Amino acid sequence: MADERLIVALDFHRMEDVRHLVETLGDSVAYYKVGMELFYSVGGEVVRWLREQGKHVFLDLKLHDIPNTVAGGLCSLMHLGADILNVHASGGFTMMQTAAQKLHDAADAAGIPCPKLIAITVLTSMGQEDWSQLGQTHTIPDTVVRFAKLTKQAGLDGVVASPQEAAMIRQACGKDFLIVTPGVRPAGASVDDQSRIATPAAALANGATHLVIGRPIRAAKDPRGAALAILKEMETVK
Ligand SMILES: O=C(O)c1cc(=O)[nH]c(=O)n1[C@@H]1O[C@H](COP(=O)(O)O)[C@@H](O)[C@H]1O
Repeated sequence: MADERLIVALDFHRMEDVRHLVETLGDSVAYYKVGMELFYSVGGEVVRWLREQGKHVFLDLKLHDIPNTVAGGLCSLMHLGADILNVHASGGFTMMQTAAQKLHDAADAAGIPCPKLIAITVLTSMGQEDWSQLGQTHTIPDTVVRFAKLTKQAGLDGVVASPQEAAMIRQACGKDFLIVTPGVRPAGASVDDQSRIATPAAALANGATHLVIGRPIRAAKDPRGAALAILKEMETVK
């Protein structure tokens, strides 16, 4: 059985590239992330297709708007059948609480399972320089933990954060909270535009429940070999 802690990011804009990668990875990968590049290009069809292949889907559209608009957007997306949806925690407590409540109510009314709802804390591409330019006075880790606690209080299921903050979030938010970490790079891999990174094993050891990995697999000469090597490293941390 595939390790469902690995979520492979499908940052493509063509459905044929998606089909090719999913077929290449085969049974080794059970969870995929559909982000804005793919969704804006092909729409909800890709979520339905992945579900038909028996895959889990994290639909990563990072909603950020006033409470009523975000809640409405999530309720529309709910019908596509993704397992996880997300919003930006910086939209605030009221936005997150309204979104979570309305999503649960809509799922109950439709008689379908409610997708997990998680919140982005501070993007993993954000380094100290970008952060200071925004005029932020607290450190990135302090802000991530503050956002994670607010996310939990608002009734969401977890957060997206960097693997470097996972241990602090686990301590602050308890054992059942989802901690989804992008910014994961095998030792020696290209960092690309990520900033706060860790290896797959370190991310899991820090308390991440899921690792989102894109280019280290998607852009590898042998994507299946790259995924298998990452899965082997992940096996060392149960
Ligand atoms: O929400 C996300 O998935 C996300 C949040 C974040 O803080 N950082 C981040 O990289 N991501 C996504 O995770 C994926 C990481 O891809 P790679 O950098 O190629 O491994 C991309 O699809 C990003 O959109």
